[in-house]
Amino acid sequence: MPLVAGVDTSTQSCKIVVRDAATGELVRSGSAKHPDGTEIHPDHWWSAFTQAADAAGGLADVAAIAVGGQQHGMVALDAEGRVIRDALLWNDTRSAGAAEALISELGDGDRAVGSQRWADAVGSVLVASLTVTKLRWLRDAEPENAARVAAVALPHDWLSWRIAGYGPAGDPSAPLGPDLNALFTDRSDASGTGYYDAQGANGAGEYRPDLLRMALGRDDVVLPRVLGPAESGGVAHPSVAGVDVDGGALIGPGAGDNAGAALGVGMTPGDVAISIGTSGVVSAVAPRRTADGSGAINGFADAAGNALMLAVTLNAARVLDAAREVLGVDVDELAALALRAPAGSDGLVLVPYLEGERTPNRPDATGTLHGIRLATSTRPHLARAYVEGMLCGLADGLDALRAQGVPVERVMLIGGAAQSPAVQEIAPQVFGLPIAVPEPGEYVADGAARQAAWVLAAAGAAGATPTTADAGAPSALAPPDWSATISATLPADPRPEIREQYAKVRDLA
Ligand SMILES: Nc1ncnc2c1ncn2[C@@H]1O[C@H](COP(=O)(O)OP(=O)(O)O)[C@@H](O)[C@H]1O
Ligand SMILES: O=C(CO)[C@@H](O)[C@H](O)COP(=O)(O)O
Repeated sequence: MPLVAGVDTSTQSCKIVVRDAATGELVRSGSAKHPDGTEIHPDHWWSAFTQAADAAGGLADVAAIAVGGQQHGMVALDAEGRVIRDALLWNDTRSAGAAEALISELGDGDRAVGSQRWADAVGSVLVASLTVTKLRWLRDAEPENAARVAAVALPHDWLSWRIAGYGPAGDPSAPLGPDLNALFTDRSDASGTGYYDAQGANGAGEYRPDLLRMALGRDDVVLPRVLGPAESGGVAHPSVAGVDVDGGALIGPGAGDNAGAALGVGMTPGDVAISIGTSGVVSAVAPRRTADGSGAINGFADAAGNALMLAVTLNAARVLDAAREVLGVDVDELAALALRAPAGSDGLVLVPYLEGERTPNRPDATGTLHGIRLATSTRPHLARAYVEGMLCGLADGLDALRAQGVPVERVMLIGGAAQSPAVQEIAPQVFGLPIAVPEPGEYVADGAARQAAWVLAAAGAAGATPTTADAGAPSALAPPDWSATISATLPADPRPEIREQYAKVRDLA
């Protein structure tokens, strides 16, 4: 049976899984780290991808590949395919002022009107994470760089383009050169730019050049072609990264990471995923998005033709990393410490806005510890307060999702920090719900692999020439029937006092 590869080019690392296209069985995997920071040169993603491919035993035998990745990052390319400046990532908050300016402009000076108009137009009220705000920032802060922009891509688009053999003129690792028109993306990631309406053009989706122009001052830039869920954007070039199967491996459209995870765990309406990676994400698949003018919920697209509704926090797994740093412990010791303190940590509450915050929109906020007394000045109390505060931020996101009418029938816990025993014990207390934990895995990369298998099936056979016959529409074929194995279902253990004490101090800072 042919093999397929799924890639997750995430904030902290690049992860690759190789799976059997028919059964979904995991054959091998590899990963490599990205540097820290909220701006990064995309060459680091390329180098981590090639290292991860090596660690996964190479990709020479895969028949299709697809890339999921961190959303929203601004990859600005010049006419020669060169990266103009380090990419500004989703968690870079310098464009918060630009977001406010764009909201006001679309609202003719009225913030509330502008917020609703952005939500109606593209599914989301603008915050610093969204690409369109980064383009406005570039126009104002670095006009000489803005003037050179010939194309704007997202992290997964850029990596797919490089795998296809394109890249900066003269770069030996980019034998096909800088053809900007070869860039492609998918609906899920395009829907996070702020200049793509996934429900426009009668549901087919369309770019909004007017909104791009509002941000950048012009719209004469190449935007990646938006592919359908099972459409191939090209083939992997034989001379890059050992992706050298005869005839080339098909490259799938890819996906934003949260849409990738939804495909990876096999989410259907009624399922809610709580992902604790660098970002904290509460997400659900729905037939259509709503337009939440409050800004709590982003109405993006998923990778299979539906909407993906999500609340995203900037402060998730790294809050626990920060607690480990403060306490000088590893992940297991942090969990053990946290579980030695009582629920509610005797009133010690962390409001975890360590990186500012996105939901709620407080880009300049800092974290605050409330309720410090002699009795709560212990290592277990501190460890538990960090875990509870981080989870309370996500519980607010689940409330916001419910407020949009999203059904909540099954809650699943995924992402790196979902493996923490403290998170697994405390999450059912904070959410007050039973929580299903899929077996440990890389669900974004798995979703990308599932998409690659779908693309392969839609193309007819392994090694087939890519087709555009199904452009813009879901294939007649559904994605292969893989889904996550649930390894544990944690019973609900409601401790409302944890959220009550958090709610009392959340807005004081
Ligand atoms: N057992 C654990 N307990 C707490 N945190 C963990 C654990 N395992 C991994 N992490 C954290 O999860 C994060 C990585 O998760 P991941 O979902 O891969 O992030 P991303 O996709 O944003 O790169 C890191 O911050 C890491 O420290
Ligand atoms: O900004 C969002 C979604 O809107 C984040 O979910 C990013 O897509 C980063 O994801 P991770 O690297 O944390 O998985």
